[in-house]
Amino acid sequence: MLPKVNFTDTKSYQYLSDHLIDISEKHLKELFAEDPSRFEKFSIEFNDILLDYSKNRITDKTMALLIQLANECGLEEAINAMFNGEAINETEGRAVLHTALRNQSNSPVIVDGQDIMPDINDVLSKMEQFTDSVISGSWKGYTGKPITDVVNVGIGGSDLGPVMVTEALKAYKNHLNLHFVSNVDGTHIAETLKSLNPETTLFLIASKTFTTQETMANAHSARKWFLESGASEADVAKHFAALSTNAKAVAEFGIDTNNMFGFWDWVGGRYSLWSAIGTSIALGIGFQNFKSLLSGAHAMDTHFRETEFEQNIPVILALLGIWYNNFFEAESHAILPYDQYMHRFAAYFQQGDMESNGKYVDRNGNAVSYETGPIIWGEPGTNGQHAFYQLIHQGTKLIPCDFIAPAQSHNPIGDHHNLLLSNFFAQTEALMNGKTEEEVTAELKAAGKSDVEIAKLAAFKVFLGNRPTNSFLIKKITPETLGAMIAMYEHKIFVQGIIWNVFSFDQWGVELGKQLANKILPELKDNQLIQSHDSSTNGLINRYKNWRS
Ligand SMILES: O=P(O)(O)OC[C@H]1O[C@H](O)[C@@H](O)[C@@H](O)[C@@H]1O
Repeated sequence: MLPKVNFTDTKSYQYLSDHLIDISEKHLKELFAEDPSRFEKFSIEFNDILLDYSKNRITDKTMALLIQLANECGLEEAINAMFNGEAINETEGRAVLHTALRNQSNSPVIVDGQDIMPDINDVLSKMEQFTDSVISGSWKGYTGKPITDVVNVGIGGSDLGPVMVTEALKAYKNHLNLHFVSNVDGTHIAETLKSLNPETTLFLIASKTFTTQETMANAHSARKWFLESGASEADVAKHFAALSTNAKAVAEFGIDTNNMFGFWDWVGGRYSLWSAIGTSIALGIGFQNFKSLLSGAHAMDTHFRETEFEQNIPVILALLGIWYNNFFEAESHAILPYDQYMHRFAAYFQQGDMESNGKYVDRNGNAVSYETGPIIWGEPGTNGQHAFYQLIHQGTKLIPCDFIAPAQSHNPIGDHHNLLLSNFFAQTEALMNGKTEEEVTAELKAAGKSDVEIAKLAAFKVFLGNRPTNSFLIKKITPETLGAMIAMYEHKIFVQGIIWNVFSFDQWGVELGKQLANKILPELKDNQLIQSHDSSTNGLINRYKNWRS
């Protein structure tokens, strides 16, 4: 069982509220001037990842109070409860053990009195055999040709993780072409199938429940396309595999359960890339690289589990997020990778974070009186700089940002990487320091502007600065470092959920829309006038019926 503390009732919350007044009066520039050791003090190096969190609106006192907050909320107890397999997903009565999937130490993890490691290892070795045979070409399609294209059909957690990782690790990719179909919009599958040859295409139907409407619709369309190409039912086994917890539904769909890679209800969808859902990753970059991804995540798990909070990266990130979310009233958090390969990283953690902590009911079943999960968003630098950074620099909203960049590029072309990294360093410096009116005036003067022009322009060119950022400098984006970064954000989300006293591992909020869509679907079958909803919904449905044919 998790602790159920209302964090606004703690002593540290009160102290932090008082302390906020002192910090609000200080500019980050002043904090740096007052303490020359800020970088040494507020940075942590872990396995080729350097986190610099010194450009945050914090002092030693802030960090001490935030850590006190974590202690008062029972964080240590909660971490142990998760790793020990307690049913901390209380509303679904399940343990939360994605950490066991990457438990490279192989030490026993007990659920309901049973060690789950042997089952995990069995699936991993089945995945290894399968992916090796597809990659080597010994797995043949129904006309005897090796597989050239793999289509992962899945949505949400059964799509976003594999997409993000295979993009982030594209430098490690083999000859197999990977495709991802998620949207129920027929365009997605239609456009994907256009370039494919059924004789050399393998479909992975990825769905934890194997009931998700979008995935089932796409899977049926894929099978129809396959059979219409001249293949027979018996050939399906060579071209369709399932990644799921639901063997019965897999068999009903017509996929040979020998071609099923299983996982368990204690793996949440948005935490499932480490499970059989990662089969497309293992196919695209090879099983050994997939294992390295697991190892990197496992190293971060060990760090999270064993390191004192003062040096614990996920804990520190979570507490900083709470500082801005609940004390500075920041509404969102930007993730900004300076790495083109990581272009889906923010989108991935939109689900990871917003589906986990987008909750207004606390673990006691009461509506909260404080803010919970932030809006997560972001795009890679430097593209974002030319799109939305204006608002981060000069808008009215406080947006804490995570900047992420590799020191070594996989594509060291000319001067590109220095150009990229100069922007990475410059942005956090600019966000912190800003530019004063005096600096602006001096600059305009030097550019030969008249006093009248300067008076007219100066205000628009002032940057207040004092905008907080974290910087992650990663030696290189490898399967290990990427695995560690993903696990790091997962644990950050966990810590925040503990402090906000919400259940981070259920997702009831996605149900209502699904239910209503199922109710509306039969109403779309014919052209009868619909009057069963409100006037807006009726009006829209009726106009659709009128226009569609
Ligand atoms: O893998 P499945 O079962 O198809 O679910 C896909 C997605 O469905 C819902 O949107 C949520 O439950 C997500 O967490 C999940 O990832």
